[in-house]
Amino acid sequence: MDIKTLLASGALPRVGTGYDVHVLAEGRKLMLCGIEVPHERGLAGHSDADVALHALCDAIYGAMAEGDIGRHFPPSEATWKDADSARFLRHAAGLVAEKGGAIANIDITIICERPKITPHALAMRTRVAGLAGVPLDRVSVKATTSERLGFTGRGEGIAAQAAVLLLMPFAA
Ligand SMILES: Nc1ccn([C@@H]2O[C@H](COP(=O)(O)O)[C@@H](O)[C@H]2O)c(=O)n1
Ligand SMILES: C[C@@]1(CO)OP(=O)(O)OP(=O)(O)OC[C@H]1O
Repeated sequence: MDIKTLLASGALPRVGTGYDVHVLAEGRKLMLCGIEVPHERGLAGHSDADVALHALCDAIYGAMAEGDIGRHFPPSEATWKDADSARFLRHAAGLVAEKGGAIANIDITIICERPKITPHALAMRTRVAGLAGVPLDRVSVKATTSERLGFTGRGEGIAAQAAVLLLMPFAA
């Protein structure tokens, strides 16, 4: 349903947050927010390891109290080996729509020293907006370093966090 109709019908705002980490490894593509980012290493995982989309999916599932990405797409299942994480986001956003709700806005933060995210932020926002069915001006992608501290600071991995606001019909 569209946001204006949901607001007029007294929908319940539901917030969700997500966090994920993946290890940087040789010989992997770096997928972030559904696009390939040129870099000398990529993220390792059972799927394509798109840490930003995984954090976003968890935020959406969390807002609906629908568990987490591992409940919907268990890492133990061979089906998800090297899977395109776009599929996971389509599923999470589809569940919101199925329940008669809508995503009001998305805010993603990627935590790494390198690569620089800002040059890719518009392409990432555009991709996430398309996958989640949310207008571009309601999708934010930003980045921060951890001032060279910790695993992200040493370039061992990339972390991402996400927040979403859903507007959902009251269940009862
Ligand atoms: N991987 C990154 C990290 C940061 N940025 C941009 O740099 C700004 C400053 O980062 P600090 O961690 O020093 O606060 C940050 O606000 C981003 O605009 C980036 O593009 N990619
Ligand atoms: C989506 C899954 C599927 O294997 O992707 P992974 O690459 O294993 O990534 P992770 O964020 O560790 O856990 C979520 C998994 O359910």
